[in-house]
Amino acid sequence: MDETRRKVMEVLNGKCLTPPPIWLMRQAGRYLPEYRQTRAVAGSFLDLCYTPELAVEVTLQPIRRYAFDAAILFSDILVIPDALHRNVRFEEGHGPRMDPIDEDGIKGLDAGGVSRHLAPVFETVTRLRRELPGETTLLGFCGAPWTVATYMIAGHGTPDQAPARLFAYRHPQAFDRLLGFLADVSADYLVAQLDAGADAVQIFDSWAGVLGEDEFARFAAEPVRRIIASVRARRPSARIIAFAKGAGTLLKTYRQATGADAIGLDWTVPLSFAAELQKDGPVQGNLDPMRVVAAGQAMESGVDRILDALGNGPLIFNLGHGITPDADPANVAALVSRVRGYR
Ligand SMILES: Cc1c2[nH]c(c1CCC(=O)O)Cc1[nH]c(c(CCC(=O)O)c1C)Cc1[nH]c(c(CCC(=O)O)c1C)Cc1[nH]c(c(C)c1CCC(=O)O)C2
Repeated sequence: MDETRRKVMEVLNGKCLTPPPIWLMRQAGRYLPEYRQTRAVAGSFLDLCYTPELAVEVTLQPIRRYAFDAAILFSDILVIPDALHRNVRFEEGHGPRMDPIDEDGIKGLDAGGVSRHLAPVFETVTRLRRELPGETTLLGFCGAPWTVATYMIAGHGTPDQAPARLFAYRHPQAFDRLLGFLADVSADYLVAQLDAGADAVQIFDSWAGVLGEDEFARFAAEPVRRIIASVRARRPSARIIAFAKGAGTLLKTYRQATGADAIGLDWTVPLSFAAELQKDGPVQGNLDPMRVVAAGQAMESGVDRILDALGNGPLIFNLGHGITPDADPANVAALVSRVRGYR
């Protein structure tokens, strides 16, 4: 019965709410002492992702503290390569690592066991929808094929994704096959999350910003279009947020090119440009996460500028990227009350 009052869903349906609903990317994470505590008993990071009881707990932690308008499933974009037997691990202080894939590896990719491997994630979603307050939107997510491919090709994170860019030029057919394969697996994964109880989903293209214009169209926008078309063909009412970090002016045609309902904005997107994008539909963002670390006037003025520029259109308040481990939880409380105090 509270379903009708899920504010993030209302905005995704095009409504303008004052104050806007708020959630934060990476809202479950190391800046919260209770997360660090659960993380310490979980074993590996992937164990945490694949243990429904613990994944539910860490998803709920920021909801208990701040009553955010959306909860985002606790998992990671790299569970897809993990399900594809790429030997994914998260090493303390190193970030993610996996076996780098080559042309033969791409030929041999097999989606056979993926949904069985990811069954604990769907179980987490179902439990979350039962345990969350009725008015809280539950978001599922996946990585965009380009961003997931950058990690699969390099075998780890890099500053500019040079290995994936080089591979794409040298082996265009294998690279196309990889992106198409990831798009199809990701579409199935999102449909399964929606069926398990997610209200809407977000597609994270965190590394879109390293691509030139032509490559952005082919490697970032096109595979995301393919995911969205496939999800919509099966679940016509699905609501989808697409976040292409660093895409700059290439965002101008991104909504139309992908079919996304809402567009995520990183903190470098000028608010005047954001207001233009908002004429075509909902936007989400875009406070610099460092303003939350800095707090005080830096945070307040950043919030006010976003609300003044975008508060009269369909807006989901968020950061321009994930909250960082050095953010003080008290600053997040101040952020939420500043946004909720807006009239
Ligand atoms: C690129 C990317 C990844 N993962 C993700 C992205 C896209 C968004 C973005 O750009 O931030 C997405 C992601 N990762 C995580 C979530 C959980 C939900 C939420 O937002 O609260 C989500 C939505 C948890 C996580 N994923 C990770 C952590 C930290 C690991 C830990 O707690 O030990 C969390 C909470 C690990 C991770 N996972 C990834 C990296 C590069 C790292 C290491 C960097 C780091 O440690 O912050 C890959």
